[in-house]
Order: sequence, then C-alpha cells, then structure tokens
Amino acid sequence: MEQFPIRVDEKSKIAFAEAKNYIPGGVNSPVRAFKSVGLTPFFADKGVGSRIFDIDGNSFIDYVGSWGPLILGHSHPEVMEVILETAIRGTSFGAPTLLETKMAKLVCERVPSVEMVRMVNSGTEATMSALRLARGYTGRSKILKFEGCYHGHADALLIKAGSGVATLGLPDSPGVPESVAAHTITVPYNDIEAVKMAFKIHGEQIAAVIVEPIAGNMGVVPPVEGFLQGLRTITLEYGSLLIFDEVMTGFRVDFHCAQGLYGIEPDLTCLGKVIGGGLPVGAYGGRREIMEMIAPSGPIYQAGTLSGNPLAMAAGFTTLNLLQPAVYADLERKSARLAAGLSSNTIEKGIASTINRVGSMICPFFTEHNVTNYELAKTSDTAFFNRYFASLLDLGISVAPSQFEGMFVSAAHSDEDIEMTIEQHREALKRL
Ligand SMILES: N[C@H](C=O)CCC(=O)O
Repeated sequence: MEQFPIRVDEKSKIAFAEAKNYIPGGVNSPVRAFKSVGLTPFFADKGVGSRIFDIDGNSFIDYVGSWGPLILGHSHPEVMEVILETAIRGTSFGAPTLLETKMAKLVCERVPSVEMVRMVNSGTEATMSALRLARGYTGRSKILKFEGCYHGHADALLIKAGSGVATLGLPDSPGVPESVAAHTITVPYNDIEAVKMAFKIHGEQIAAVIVEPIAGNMGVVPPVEGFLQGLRTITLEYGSLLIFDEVMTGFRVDFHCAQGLYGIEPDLTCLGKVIGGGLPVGAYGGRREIMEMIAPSGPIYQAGTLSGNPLAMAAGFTTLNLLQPAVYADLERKSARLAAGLSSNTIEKGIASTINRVGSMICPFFTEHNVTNYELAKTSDTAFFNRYFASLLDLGISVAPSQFEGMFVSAAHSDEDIEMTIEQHREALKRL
C-alpha cells in the first residue's frame, strides 16, 4: 500500500501571507482559512479523481470535494469535455438557451415535488429567493429555521446558523438588522414539539419552515423518525410553506434527493452544489402554482445576469445524467465501508466517537452522545478534532477543517482509496 510522505507547506505559507494583503483573511470563504484548526491552508493546484494536489506538491485523498459539489470527483473527463465544448460557443448570453430548458426538465423529472424551477447562481441565492417567494405567496413575514442549520448567508437565515459560522463560534453576525432577525424563529433540530409550540404562538404569521432534510452543516445529522412528516403536517395545518434546503443533499444522498429518500414532498426545494457539476449554480423550485408567482409570470421579483449560465448548465446536466441509481448504490457501499472502518479504529483506540452517515455524507463526532441536534453536536471535543484534522492532513487525507462539516465520498474514490483512508485514519489516531 502507498505510504504518504509528511506534508510540506512552504509555498502555501508564502501564498497565504500574500493573499492576506489583498483578500480578507486571505480567502474568499471563511472556512477555507483553516482558522479554527490553527494551520495554514494548503493552496490548491489541481484535482484529479479522488485526489487534490497543492502548490507544494502534496497530494491528498479528498473528502471535501469542494464542500460537496464534486460527487463525481475532480475534473471528471465527461464534465471537463462538455465545459470546453460549451465555452467555445460563448460563456454567457443573457438570453434563454435550449440547455436551460433541458436542465429544468431533468430537475423536474428527478425531484418529486418540483414542477417548475428557476436557476440562480448559488445556494444562498436559492434560499434567499425561496424565502421571498414564500413570503410573497403567503403574505406573511415570519420564518422558522432550526438551530445549527445553515442556509447560506442571507440576513434572515444567518441566525443560530451552522457551517462556518458555527466553526468560528459566531451565533449571529453583526450587520444583520434586528428588525430582520426578529422575523426568524429558531428551534432545535429534530424537536417537533418545539415546532408545534412555535406554531401555537406565531402560526398565523409563519410564511415558511426552512429545513435541511439531513442537517449537513452541523456535521451530519439525519432527521429522526417522524420529524419531516411532522413538519409537513404542521405546515399544511397552518397554511405555511415547507422549504427543503437540499443545497447539500440534492442529488448527493439519492437519485431523487433527500425528499425521495424519506418520501416527503415539500412545497419548495432549494438546490445547489451537485447540480452545478463544480461550477457556481443554485436553483429553487416547487409547485407550479407557487412558482408562477415569480416574475415575469407573477409579481414576486427575482433576477440574475448570469443565471442559467451555459457552462454551469452543461456541467450540471452532464453530472446529473452520469448520476444513475448504480452510482448511488456504489457510493452507499463504499461509504458504509469507510464509516465502519473509522468506527472500528476509534473503538480500538478507546476514543469516544459517534459516526453519523447518510449515503455518502459521513461525520465522525468526537462525543459519546448520539448526535441528533446542534446542542449534542457541540458536545464534541473540538480541540481533539483540530489535532485529528492536522494529523490526517499530514498523512495525506483531506477532510473539512471543522467538526461541524462532514466528509463527502465521491464516485471517484476507489476501494483502495477507502482502505488507505481507514489505514491512515488509524495511524492518525495512534499519533494523537
Ligand atoms: N458548509 C458550507 C456550505 O454548505 C461550506 C462552504 C463555505 O462556507 O464556503
């Protein structure tokens, strides 16, 4: 089995120092700075299949996958080819293209609750636009979200959020006006009684409940039995909309997304990550009657110069076509093996750990608790995680630099990659 040399990071250190002069924190998204783990981030040079290479010449088996989109691995040949072919014809038109309709039709065919879909440029734009639509449609202002769920960085959603905000320990962000935050109600994830209570008090004013059907931004936390069904029942009872934020789970956990996996149909669905095939994309879709409220067919305004970008549509369409049921079966098999290997390593070393997994999303929490919500996720030993992260990186395994982000297995990870990861994980724990 291949042995990894210990990582060198001289060039990345110089590059990071230079970047910090011109980019806040040296990065274009906070989680990339490795701040919470106290390390210099590696600067990426290229990605091939399951591997990412940095400018110092290190190679890592990559479980970040650009934070979720790269379900086929880095630079998949068919995706690369279609991007190049499309780019030659022009990179943006600001006019409708045939590709946009093809892509929309495919999304509508695959996502059970989606009858119409509007493309945007990021997950944040998708959730922000879905909220406006829900408020415009219902004529109500309040929304209900869950502690530790992250729905991008729109003001109304940056309240008790997970992901990078949790990693940096920022429960709320300065700059979000109190008047905006006042419309956001937060309750613990997986707590249907708390949702019922909130509806008893504010029910007639709640435009929508927005939820990650699998909470992927506080680690990986699956819904408990009956939770999603409970949300569906309550929202119907009160005339509120149910929004599934499937930016992370959409086409990641199942051919029909998380809603297909759990058999629950929301009113609106937000997508991103995988549907862009590695290019910047978001989308929101749902019932025709609601979607037709969006301009120009209806009065609720939302627009975008680069929306439906041809390169992103081509990469996304090709990716979705490659993602056939057999790919999900293989991802399931490899991910189950990886989770079992990680689990037996921690048991062998007597380390308190709970490994949550849904399909190819895996999160090892360093806690003895069963993690079903954000408070329990926060019982993890983050100081231990930080040392574990550094140890894994030195051994050639790249995971997200945060206890509150999971690992993503891709179709490009071979059985050998998985076995090597288990072996290096064992070694990383030994070193700790
Ligand atoms: N968990 C985040 C998105 O889903 C990570 C990406 C980022 O903040 O850059």
